[in-house]
Amino acid sequence: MKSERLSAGTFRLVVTGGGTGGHTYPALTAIRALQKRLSAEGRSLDVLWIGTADGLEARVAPAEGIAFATVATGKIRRSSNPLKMMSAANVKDMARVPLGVAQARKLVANFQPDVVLATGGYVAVPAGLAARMCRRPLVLHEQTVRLGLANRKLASSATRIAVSSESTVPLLPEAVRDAAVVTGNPVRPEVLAGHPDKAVAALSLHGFDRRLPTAYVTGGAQGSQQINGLVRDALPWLLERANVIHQCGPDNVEELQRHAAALPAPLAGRYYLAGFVGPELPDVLALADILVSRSGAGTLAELTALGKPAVFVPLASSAGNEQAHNARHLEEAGAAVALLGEVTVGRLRDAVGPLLADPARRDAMAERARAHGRPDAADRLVDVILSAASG
Ligand SMILES: CC(=O)N[C@H]1[C@@H](OP(=O)(O)OP(=O)(O)OC[C@H]2O[C@@H](n3ccc(=O)[nH]c3=O)[C@H](O)[C@@H]2O)O[C@H](CO)[C@@H](O)[C@@H]1O
Repeated sequence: MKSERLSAGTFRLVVTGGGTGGHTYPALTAIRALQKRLSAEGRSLDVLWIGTADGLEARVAPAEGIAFATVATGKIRRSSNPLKMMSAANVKDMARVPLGVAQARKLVANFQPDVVLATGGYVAVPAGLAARMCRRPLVLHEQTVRLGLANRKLASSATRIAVSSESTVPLLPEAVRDAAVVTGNPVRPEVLAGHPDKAVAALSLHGFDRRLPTAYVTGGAQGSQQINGLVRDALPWLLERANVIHQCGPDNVEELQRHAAALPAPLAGRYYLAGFVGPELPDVLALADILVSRSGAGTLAELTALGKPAVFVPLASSAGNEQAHNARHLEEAGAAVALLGEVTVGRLRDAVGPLLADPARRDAMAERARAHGRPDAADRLVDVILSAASG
């Protein structure tokens, strides 16, 4: 009797998803919000995260004390050319999919979750299929307007499909539309609670001129070669007008550092280069007066929740061109500037210059960005997870 009560009090969740920050952080945020909800009800949460060994989740989950397991995955490289789709690398990777499914099935069967939550990335496919095989409720979360590849594969097996935007619902296949619930894209609560002075202290930004605005340049979790090149070429000009925190991707630091070494002393002090911004991210965002950024769904959710003006350089090759769509959507609302098509350093300057020069202009754009934020997304996703378990 006692053990029966205990198991009724423990919610068992398998989470799968990752690769990039865009898939990893919504999963982490959902786990924490579910834990908080259950704990308020006197219940506890047992989580197993199924991810890849080389994705961001392999660092994030263990650091948060979350049990983590890996399965074999096949990364399918997209191409409009059918011959390229059958490249040796793709064929080899496709062969790994059945192995991954078998491994995931064993993990899910042993763990007996109340729900499997899949947040996208190719690792979500085997674990999502395993949920169906083991007859466990499957909740998908989609961050972008169009379903990503993994979620498209899993949609017909899903109990619920949590989406981040109303505009996704009509784009879903008709057969699965009834399963859709609009939740928004969860943002880590700490991202909303940063402090500018803490960023200055933690990153030793003592050369920053606090009378000038601060620009945070970010290329998403892996950095962006395109944005790095544009900012590098705009640098002397940019640093005369702003302090710059430039997140360039872990593999690009050395090259940019060499370039920065040539900057004259007062300007060099206003430039901070980082491969990846870790725990300081909330404070960096709090310090930032403007973002120059990719328009991945995670970054968008964060800057709209915070209300920050942004100049977007969307990733042209993103699935279904969704980054351009994201950026255009906010630009139409006057909440950002979207640099679509070929971006030159001149276009970047023309977009950034007026915002750096005019605080009132930044404030107006920030206000319009905030109107698109969904600070309650994590709670809504928790509602969906709990209802999938009981339904
Ligand atoms: C190249 C690629 O496949 N991009 C996709 C990926 O975005 P990707 O993961 O690259 O970018 P997102 O903007 O969605 O998310 C990045 C996340 O990482 C965080 N961060 C980033 C840099 C850093 O130094 N520190 C840090 O913490 C950001 O604050 C954010 O939370 O998934 C998104 C959500 O499905 C999609 O919209 C993107 O098109």
